[in-house]
Amino acid sequence: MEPVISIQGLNHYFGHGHLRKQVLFDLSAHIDAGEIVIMTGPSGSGKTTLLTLIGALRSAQEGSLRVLGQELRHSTTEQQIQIRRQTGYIFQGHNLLHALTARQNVQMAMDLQPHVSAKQAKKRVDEMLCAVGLQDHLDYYPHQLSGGQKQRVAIARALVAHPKIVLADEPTAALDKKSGRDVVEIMRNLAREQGCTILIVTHDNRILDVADRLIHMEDGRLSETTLSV
Ligand SMILES: Nc1ncnc2c1ncn2[C@@H]1O[C@H](COP(=O)(O)OP(=O)(O)OP(=O)(O)O)[C@@H](O)[C@H]1O
Repeated sequence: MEPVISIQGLNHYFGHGHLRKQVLFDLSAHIDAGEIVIMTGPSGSGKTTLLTLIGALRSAQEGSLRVLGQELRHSTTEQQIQIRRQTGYIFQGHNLLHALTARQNVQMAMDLQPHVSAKQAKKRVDEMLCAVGLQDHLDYYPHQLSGGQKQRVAIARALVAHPKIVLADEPTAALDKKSGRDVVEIMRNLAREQGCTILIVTHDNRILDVADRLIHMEDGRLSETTLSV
């Protein structure tokens, strides 16, 4: 079976002309269906850049990047949208809309799913918020929720449409030890139930043990590391 994410000889550059700077160097990696992979590495090493490339949020420039069987280099906007529809994103700062309740924020991810009826979508939203322990906060606005609760809303939103891939950038940043632990456990359990592939970027050593595999980025280069936690 083809890996869900397959990277071969991937390079990436920012800027143009004499300001052009290479930030990713000849990356190669494969991530299989259902795997939970954690990527570590110092600030500025290129982790977020790689995550946004995999999530079809920026265009691959050189080498090969195949996601869900689709080559993303030279891909069309429509092909990129197809990948985004099958991906759940949990990025720093939650990105929740402040004018919307927890329910409405999660509902937004269902609005992108044309084949699910409104009634079914509503049911899935409530079930997912219950699964992350927010059954008593369905109609709360972000400012009425704690950091950990907001992060749970973001997780519910990322997972509600049953994505094949979840990309999480520092999902536990700014959370205390217990809330951080809780959110990764929730992600892991829901991912196991839904069989999706998870790639988490983190500086948080306390959550490394949820991974099946660790990869390390240093100065734009990837290496595999052994689990020693
Ligand atoms: N839009 C951009 N334009 C120019 N350079 C950029 C851009 N985005 C990132 N970079 C540069 O690319 C390199 C990699 O950045 P990236 O954000 O991927 O690192 P990171 O490992 O995710 O860092 P952090 O852990 O601090 O989030 C850095 O040198 C950064 O300054």
